[in-house]
Amino acid sequence: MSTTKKFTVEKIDYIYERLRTQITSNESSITSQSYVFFIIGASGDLAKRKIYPTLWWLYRDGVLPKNISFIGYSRSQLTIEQIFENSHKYMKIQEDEHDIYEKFLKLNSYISGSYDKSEDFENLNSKANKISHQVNAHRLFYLALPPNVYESVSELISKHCRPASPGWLRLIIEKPFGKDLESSNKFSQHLNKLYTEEEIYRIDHYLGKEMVQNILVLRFSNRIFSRVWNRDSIAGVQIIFKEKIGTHGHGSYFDEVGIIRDVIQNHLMQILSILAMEKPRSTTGEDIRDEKVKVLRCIAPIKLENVIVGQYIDDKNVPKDSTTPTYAQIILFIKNERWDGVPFILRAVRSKALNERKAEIRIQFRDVPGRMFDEELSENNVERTLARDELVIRIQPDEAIYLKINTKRPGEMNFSIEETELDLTYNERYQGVKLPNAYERLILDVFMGSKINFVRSDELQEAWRIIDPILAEIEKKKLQIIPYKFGAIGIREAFDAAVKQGFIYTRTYVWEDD
Ligand SMILES: NC(=O)C1=CN([C@@H]2O[C@H](COP(=O)(O)OP(=O)(O)OC[C@H]3O[C@@H](n4cnc5c(N)ncnc54)[C@H](OP(=O)(O)O)[C@@H]3O)[C@@H](O)[C@H]2O)C=CC1
Ligand SMILES: O=C1O[C@H](COP(=O)(O)O)[C@@H](O)[C@H](O)[C@H]1O
Repeated sequence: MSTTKKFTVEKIDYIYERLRTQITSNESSITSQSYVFFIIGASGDLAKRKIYPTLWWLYRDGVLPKNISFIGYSRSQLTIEQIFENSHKYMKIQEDEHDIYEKFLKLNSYISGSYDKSEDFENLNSKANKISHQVNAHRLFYLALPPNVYESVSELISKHCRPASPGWLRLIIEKPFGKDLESSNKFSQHLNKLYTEEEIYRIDHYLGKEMVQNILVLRFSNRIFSRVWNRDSIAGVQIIFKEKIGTHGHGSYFDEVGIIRDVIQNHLMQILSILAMEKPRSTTGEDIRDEKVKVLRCIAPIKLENVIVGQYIDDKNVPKDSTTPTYAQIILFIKNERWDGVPFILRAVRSKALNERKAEIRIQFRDVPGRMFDEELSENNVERTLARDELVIRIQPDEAIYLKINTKRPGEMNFSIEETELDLTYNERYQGVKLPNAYERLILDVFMGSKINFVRSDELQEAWRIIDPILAEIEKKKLQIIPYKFGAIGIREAFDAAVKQGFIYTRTYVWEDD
């Protein structure tokens, strides 16, 4: 036990020491160079729940540059103390962290101003120069804003808030990146007039999650997987997102967006592209993103029969005749040599009505040819076949990788077979190791100028190309929206569609009918 503990403590220090080293070695002048991190939309929900807490943890853990200041900006007349009060409960400050928290607070300030007036951004610029004592401080802008103000804000930042040379500017933009292919392209064109692609960081926080980042390592550093990662061995892939919360009174927002735009077009498509891409030449530069785009380009147009949409709404802000899905299952096919004929099932649901919160990937392998164990499998004259192997990557909650396999039931004299798992559950294997959360990693990536985990405009364009026709059909009411009940385990039609594509649910799975 004590050995595990020692290992754990060293591991934590090791993770943060590595981060510190990576950051400082990336820029030799990091100690003298000033940085300003702007949170635009500082009064909002994302800033309160994610961005301010993340900045605090990064500062506390000593992984941010020394000369840094943080400036919050939004229209509300607030003080920085009020902003911090709102964020306090998400920051999880420990007893012995009060001194360092006070230091962090002193580095923060707040300025209020509009999102569309030049003079307000000129004012922001001059205040930033004063606060950082440098006109050439590196500047990072996090747009934690609703998309209706992205255009004006990005224009005014580029016009009025660029640092003097050699300071650089990096613009972090939150999804949604448009609401369809056309609006997304239009926004990309707008950005391209104002910024170089190098300056733009489109954030998809799923790319910062431990297990999503692990896919690359799992696939390309294990011979055992790389040899079978194809249509010859894999029968089907499921990428599943379930959220056990409703629309939280944001029903009118969600009614415009829906689960396909909110989760499938971005998070699940990103996971799919990493799971299915060819091996990148290296982990540097654009190699990974190049491969992601290539595989997205191979995705065939989705047939309507492969889309199931459902709805569970208990929010008075959503109109009664809404056609916005809170549940969607899309089955798509990748037309290339590796994947032809393999169904990729993307399923997402956001509703209080479901039974659990989960994000996971299930890779189901083909049946073993030849049936030498049939006799052992049949019990009480009930015939059954060997269960398929399945590799499960659980993204959340409780990160884990487990491989479902068949094994001989221990101690039996014959070849009695049972299913079991080779199990790498993180909180058991890596006890007490604190994993940086997605926003911590991604914000650090921006500091380091690493774009691997951000969405490039051509990836975005491809994801919209795939999803857009489905959204159009839903809007034309060509797809039946299936209602589901509180506490349901899913939608039977979606389950049936997956089975029709050859996905086999284990015998332990029993469908609970109404
Ligand atoms: N919240 C979350 O967990 C997540 C959010 N996102 C994305 O991050 C961005 C910000 O999200 P979130 O913080 O929830 O958004 P909010 O609705 O909280 O908006 C942020 C701030 O923008 C200003 N604002 C709100 N509505 C408008 C409007 N119609 N016109 C102009 N300004 C407005 C408000 O500040 P003020 O009035 O003071 O100017 C508000 O505090 C969005 O693009 C969202 O899609 C992405 C993933 C998760
Ligand atoms: O981007 C989004 O993701 C969250 C889910 O994120 P998670 O890290 O908690 O899994 C989702 O609630 C939100 O609707 C969506 O916009």
